Amino acid sequence: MSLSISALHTDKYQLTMMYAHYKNGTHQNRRAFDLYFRKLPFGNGYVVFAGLERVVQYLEGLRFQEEDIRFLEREMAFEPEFLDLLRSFRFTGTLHAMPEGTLAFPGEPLIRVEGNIMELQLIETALLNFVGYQSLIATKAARVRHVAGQDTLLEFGTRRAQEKDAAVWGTRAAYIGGFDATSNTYASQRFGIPSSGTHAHAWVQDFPTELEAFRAYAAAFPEATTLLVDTYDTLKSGVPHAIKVGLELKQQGNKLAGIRLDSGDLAYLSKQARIMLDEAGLTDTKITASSDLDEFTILNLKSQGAKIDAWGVGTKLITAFDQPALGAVYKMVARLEDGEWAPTIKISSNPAKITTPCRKNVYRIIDRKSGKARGDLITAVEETIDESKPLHLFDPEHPFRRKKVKHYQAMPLLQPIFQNGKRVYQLPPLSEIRKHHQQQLSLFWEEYLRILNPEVYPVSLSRQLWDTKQQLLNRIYDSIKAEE
Ligand SMILES: Nc1ncnc2c1ncn2[C@@H]1O[C@H](COP(=O)(O)OP(=O)(O)OP(=O)(O)O)[C@@H](O)[C@H]1O
Ligand SMILES: O=P(O)(O)OC[C@H]1O[C@H](OP(=O)(O)OP(=O)(O)O)[C@H](O)[C@@H]1O
Ligand SMILES: O=C(O)c1cccnc1
Repeated sequence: MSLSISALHTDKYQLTMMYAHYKNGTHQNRRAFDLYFRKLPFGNGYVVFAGLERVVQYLEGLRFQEEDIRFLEREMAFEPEFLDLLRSFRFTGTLHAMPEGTLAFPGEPLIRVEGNIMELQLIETALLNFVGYQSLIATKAARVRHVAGQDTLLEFGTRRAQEKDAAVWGTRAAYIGGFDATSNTYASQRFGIPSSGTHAHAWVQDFPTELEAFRAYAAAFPEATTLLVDTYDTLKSGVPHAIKVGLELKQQGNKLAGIRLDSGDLAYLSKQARIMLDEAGLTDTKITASSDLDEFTILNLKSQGAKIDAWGVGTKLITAFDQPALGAVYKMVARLEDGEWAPTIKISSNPAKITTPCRKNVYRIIDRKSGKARGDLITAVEETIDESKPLHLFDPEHPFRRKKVKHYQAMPLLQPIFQNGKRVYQLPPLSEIRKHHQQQLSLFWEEYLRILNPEVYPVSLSRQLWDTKQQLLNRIYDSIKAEE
């Protein structure tokens, strides 16, 4: 199973900047970047961070192959010395990231990376590509999990996904966000996600009668039969035939595991099917539903009293149907000048787009009594938090909104992943990542977790960061004015 990802999986302008830095003699300059998002997707209250495993795999295997070098020579006419530099290229940076499954909020660095400007430019596109997509799907999955309660959630999206990688890594992200199983067999093999499969309408259409189709399927899988009952008429044909086969299985000492509804009024049909199954004594037979489902239809179906035990969710999950991009960004925040990190800023007419300078840490401030998060605090890396002293949190967009927090624990969210190019982080098994995600959810009051109009979770800047940002802004405005 090849895990390497092409070094050319980047935007051309990264390569042009790398070359221009080389020509300028600045390619070894040390810089720091933050990867973060500005706006929450789906109207959700948080994002579930995902994509780190892919990032690690990418950075560890990052090499320019000879064919890449020849392509760049042809395509961009890079000079031979630069091509030699690419031949020996390795990721040598230092990278911190939130563990996958962590809940994250706008403006917080999900990843902080330091290294030479050449490597930092090269990796930008791929990091945004992996983290943006996977975090989006993990977040969508968490929304579906939120409304599904304890019901089983099956990921059915591969056929509708934006090509293969999206299906495979999207499935993994959905599992992190709370799905139980996937129909994608490769994702199951590769990541150890439980697999799940019923059958399609084509199976039924391939037999002279529905009953024969059901019998043949049950004969092939006597211990795990789930029958799709809507090919012809769900209540008049599908469910009665499934019951017949279910009773035959029972006589053989097996049981009908389930039926699947894939069209029609899922609330009505599931209630009727439940009554029919129960009356036949098939009380253990589960009902799965699929058909363009998402968190809203599932919530609505549950409110109608639908008797559905398992939900198959495809298109709307794997394509992040209602918001197909997270809009994550990767911005330079500091430059190493004469051995000292100097903050740097990007100004925008839109205040929300003004970057926050400095290399940063993120802390989740947990109330010691309730065990719940009071807010997050972003600090400069050199700052320390003395938990014996009260903490002043304030809203950076509305600094008059402030609060003093006592009796708290400051939980650092960014973990070291690479130190000077060497991985120092053991990638946790997926089961641990799922558990971590559940623990993260338990830190938050329900008000922040609901899927509709959640409370805005407070994210504060430290006084030092705030002051640095204001000073930089003032300095730049003054210098522009002086030039006018
Ligand atoms: N009781 C219900 N309340 C709200 N939405 C429902 C209910 N039952 C089904 N739905 C949803 O309504 C939509 C119906 O989709 P559509 O009009 O394509 O019909 P369908 O019954 O799936 O038929 P087909 O698959 O044969 O085209 C789906 O998104 C489904 O999840
Ligand atoms: O609806 P989704 O959430 O995307 O879930 C996946 C769908 O894929 C299958 O349908 P199929 O490809 O047979 O087409 P269909 O839409 O006509 O049922 C399955 O029966 C689901 O309906
Ligand atoms: O197993 C199923 O029922 C399934 C798998 C993929 C898509 N739709 C349904």
